Amino acid sequence: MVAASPNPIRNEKMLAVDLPVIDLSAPRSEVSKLIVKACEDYGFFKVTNHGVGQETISRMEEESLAFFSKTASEKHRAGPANPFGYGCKNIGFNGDMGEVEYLLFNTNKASIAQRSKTISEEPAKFSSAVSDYIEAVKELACELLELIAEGLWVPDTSVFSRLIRDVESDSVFRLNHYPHHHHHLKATSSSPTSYNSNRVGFGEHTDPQILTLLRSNDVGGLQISPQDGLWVPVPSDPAAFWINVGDVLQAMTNGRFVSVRHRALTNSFKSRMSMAYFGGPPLNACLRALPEVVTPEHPLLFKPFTWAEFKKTTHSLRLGDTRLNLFRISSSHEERVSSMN
Ligand SMILES: C=C1C[C@]23C[C@@]1(O)CC[C@H]2[C@@]12CC[C@H](O)[C@@](C)(C(=O)O1)[C@H]2[C@@H]3C(=O)O
Ligand SMILES: O=C(O)CCC(=O)C(=O)O
Ligand SMILES: [Fe+2]
Repeated sequence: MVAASPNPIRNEKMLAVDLPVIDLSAPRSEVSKLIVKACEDYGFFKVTNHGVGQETISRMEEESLAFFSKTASEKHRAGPANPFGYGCKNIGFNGDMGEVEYLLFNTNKASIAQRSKTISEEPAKFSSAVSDYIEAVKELACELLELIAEGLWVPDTSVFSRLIRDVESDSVFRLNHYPHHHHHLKATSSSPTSYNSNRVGFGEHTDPQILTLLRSNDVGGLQISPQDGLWVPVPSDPAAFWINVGDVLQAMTNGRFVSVRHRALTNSFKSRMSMAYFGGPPLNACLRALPEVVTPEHPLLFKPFTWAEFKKTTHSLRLGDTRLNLFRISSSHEERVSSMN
């Protein structure tokens, strides 16, 4: 760790931290312990030697770049973003905005094939790049979730992975593009910092699902917040995946794991592209803490909920709200009110 320094955005503290990096080719029992530790400490870690083929990644990245390079009116043909499609600056349903444009997909193959018709002149090529990428990252997500169950000494090691293997799984895939914002203009005395400052591309939030697998091109911008007001920059590594614990995994581990708060800033000079797979349960899945993590010392923290209920709550709130607070068993009136702010 190095000394904290001021962040250009609202004087927040920035801290350089060596975030956990886990080599998946190491012995299994070692890997599962390291993953559990990373999920407890940060809800966030990087995996290398992950087994997702470079060709699968490159095809997806090329298709993504080709789409975002189109004109605005061509891209808007693939919109609106809700529930799935192209979105620009608007995030979600409640007025959140960011310097990002994106494509949102349901991970169902038929739905991807249908969407691809408005996205590409070669829809079959686009669709197969997306489906192959999703197939590969879903396998990796299941492998990580089985390692997590082993590390937690849960006898049923597919307790998490079967939720996203289920044909009804409500998983989501997202392609994000954060355009650079350097316009070759000189800074003026009235706006001395607009020349070379970062802007919020995707505001701070936690991911609602079980586990997110995120990768980006070689441009930084992702940050995590292990504590209120403290931000840790995440170095870019196009060869690796960054893994985020989502709200559902926090609830199912009874708060032993934390869903990581994160955000993405734009870069002044280089455009950033990221791709995120959000492994989610079926709508009717009932989500509750595993018996192994509920003890007299660690009593049940969250009421059981279905994914449909949680998703509905999520969509009624703002991007940065702490939705799990609404399901806290000891949730007081004050906590409920503060989670809405
Ligand atoms: C404001 C919102 C956008 C979001 C749904 C939400 O109501 C709150 C969570 C947001 C998020 C974050 C992770 C993923 O990018 C996403 C697709 C998801 O499932 O939850 C987005 C949602 C979105 O952009 O629609
Ligand atoms: O682009 C990124 O690195 C983060 C994107 C993100 O957090 C999201 O899509 O939920
Ligand atoms: Fe996210």
